[in-house]
Amino acid sequence: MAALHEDDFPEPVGADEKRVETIAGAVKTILAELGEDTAREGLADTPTRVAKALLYLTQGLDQRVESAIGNALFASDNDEMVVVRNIEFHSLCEHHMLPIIGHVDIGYIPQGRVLGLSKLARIVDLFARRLQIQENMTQQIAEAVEQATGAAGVAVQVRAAHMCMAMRGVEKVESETITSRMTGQFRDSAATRNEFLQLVSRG
Ligand SMILES: Nc1nc2c(ncn2[C@@H]2O[C@H](COP(=O)(O)OP(=O)(O)OP(=O)(O)O)[C@@H](O)[C@H]2O)c(=O)[nH]1
Ligand SMILES: [Zn+2]
Repeated sequence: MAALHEDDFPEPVGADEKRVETIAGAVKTILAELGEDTAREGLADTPTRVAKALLYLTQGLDQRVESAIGNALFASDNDEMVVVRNIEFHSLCEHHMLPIIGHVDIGYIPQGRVLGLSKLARIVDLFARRLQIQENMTQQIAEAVEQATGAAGVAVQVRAAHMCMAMRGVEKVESETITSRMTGQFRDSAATRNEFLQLVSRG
């Protein structure tokens, strides 16, 4: 009887591996169509790498805000503005699947409870790691913070460079896109809004 080899017991292909395989197949087709020799050594593992990278960069699609926050909501009487500024993010634009790279500033006015500070960054990542347009991402972050905290107001400002505007198309490398979403007290009171904008302004 022939000796058994580990290949006789292939690992069951899990859902994630199946997705990697399918995406890698599509990437290989793209490489070939670009005129590349997909058999050359440097490209041997590229389809799989690209597949894994794309799944990583879009993992926010499978994540829920509630899980990202966990139990990190704390009772607090503090009703002063809380601001976390300069939260870096990387996303992909939904039109070209090219990177959007920038920073998010978040402010909110607590109303009985505050959110663990790192959770604001987790909320940013959750909405950045998917195919996006900047305006929608800005709004989604604000809504998530508002729902999680029950705040009296939320302010979100996003400043970003779009590689689809820099590396191709109009090729404006220096341009920066700024979007914002203000709710509650930030929307109603110019003084509150200005306080936030002053706190997050650079310099
Ligand atoms: N509003 C908005 N537009 C975006 C964002 N990311 C990319 N875009 C734009 O989406 C638009 C797509 O326009 P199309 O004319 O369909 O595509 P295109 O021919 O590649 O456009 P050009 O980039 O002008 O060459 C472009 O103007 C992009 O700059 C975003 O986050 N928000
Ligand atoms: Zn784009």
